[in-house]
Amino acid sequence: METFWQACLSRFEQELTPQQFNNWIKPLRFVSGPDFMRIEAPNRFIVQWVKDKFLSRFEEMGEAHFSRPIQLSLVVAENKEIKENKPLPVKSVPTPVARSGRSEKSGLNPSFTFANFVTGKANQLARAAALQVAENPGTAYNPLFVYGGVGLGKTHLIQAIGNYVQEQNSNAKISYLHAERYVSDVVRAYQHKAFDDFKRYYHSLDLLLIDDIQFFSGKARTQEEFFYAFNALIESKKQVIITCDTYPKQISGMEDRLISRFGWGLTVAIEPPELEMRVAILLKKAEMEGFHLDDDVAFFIAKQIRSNVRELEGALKKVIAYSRFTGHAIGLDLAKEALKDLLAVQNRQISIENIQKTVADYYKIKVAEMYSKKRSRNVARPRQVAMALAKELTHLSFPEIGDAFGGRDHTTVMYACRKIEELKISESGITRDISVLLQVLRS
Ligand SMILES: Nc1ncnc2c1ncn2[C@@H]1O[C@H](COP(=O)(O)OP(=O)(O)OP(=O)(O)O)[C@@H](O)[C@H]1O
Repeated sequence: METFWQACLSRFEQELTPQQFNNWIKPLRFVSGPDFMRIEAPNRFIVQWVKDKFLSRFEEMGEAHFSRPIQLSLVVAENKEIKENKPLPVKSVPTPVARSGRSEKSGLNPSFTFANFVTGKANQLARAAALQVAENPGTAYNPLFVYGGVGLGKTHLIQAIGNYVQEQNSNAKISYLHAERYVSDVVRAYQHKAFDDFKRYYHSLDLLLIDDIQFFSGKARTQEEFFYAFNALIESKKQVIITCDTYPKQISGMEDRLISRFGWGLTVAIEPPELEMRVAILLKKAEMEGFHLDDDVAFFIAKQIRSNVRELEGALKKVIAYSRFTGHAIGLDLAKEALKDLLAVQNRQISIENIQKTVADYYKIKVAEMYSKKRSRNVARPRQVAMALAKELTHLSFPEIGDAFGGRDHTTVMYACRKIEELKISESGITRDISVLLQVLRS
């Protein structure tokens, strides 16, 4: 059963974007008994979404795996712990995917360089620190810890360091890997009783880049091994670079001794890019693709797509593909046409009542509590989330939103929006909640 579930997870991981995978598949838990198999999800949104979009795919995989048709039920989990993305015990960590020639390969993508990393207020500190580290690996800041929201360029920036170091010293032993890959390696070492090889490899690197370290959360054995590797590397002045979706102290399920070590060097944030920077990124990406974008087109796209750079790139790719397909040069009209569907979904009017109901359902509170005067945290935080979503998804002003939430003052709404923006950077749970809610509201 476990192998079936792990096979499903790896298949979905390959087929979906990381965001889709993290939002919809990762929070699921598979439970089976002698005569039943079921998937449990943390809330009914995920149940509904998975039912609509992925259940038949799960069943197909089941049929292929067990060589007979299977039926899976999908239910809301009683136990809320799965919402927290609790780790699996070491023995049931996903079977590692075979990796060829890892020791020779750095895992770096050569196209992630400093030269094509656009700098602005949102990332200038992170970029400056990254460059320092690239020029003085092991001695400038060790470790370098880069954190920020989804798709904001963390991977790009740390790989730029790796590529730079490799260019300066082709003998440098560099390894870039996603945290999940490290977890897989620990499991494999565990299965094959090969911790000596594991240690030999990781402790001998000149530069270790670990992406999305929040995936270590709760995985005790992985954390222990990483602790040894980290100490060995730092002691011998080898560079360690880490990315995370949140500030070290906010990572849940991580040992204190690791959290404190993450802060030994330098911790820098990457913020969401402001409008001008989004425009600059679009111009750069278009140029790299051999296309010219007029400023009005770049501004148009950048004003529509505000969430993250990956989505910005996706929109640009759509425009370029449309231009290739129709044989017309890229102009404002062509961009509007190419992004018609995307924008229709995004701009569809969403009512404040819908937002309140959806958020209340999601956090399992009563809709009436959206308007009530209650200030306990389990009600106040969902209310703030709903206010922030109302500001993002409707054209209502702060006072209008305040009115819709039981006649609250506009400053309360402004505070809520600011608070949620701050939490998005410091609390991965909120980022995930909002990402799920946005997808549900826009679907
Ligand atoms: N400042 C930038 N200049 C140019 N390209 C950028 C910039 N920031 C992000 N990108 C591009 O956006 C895409 C997403 O970036 P990246 O994968 O580095 O994000 P991330 O923060 O690591 O995301 P995740 O949290 O999902 O791992 C990449 O193609 C990257 O090249």
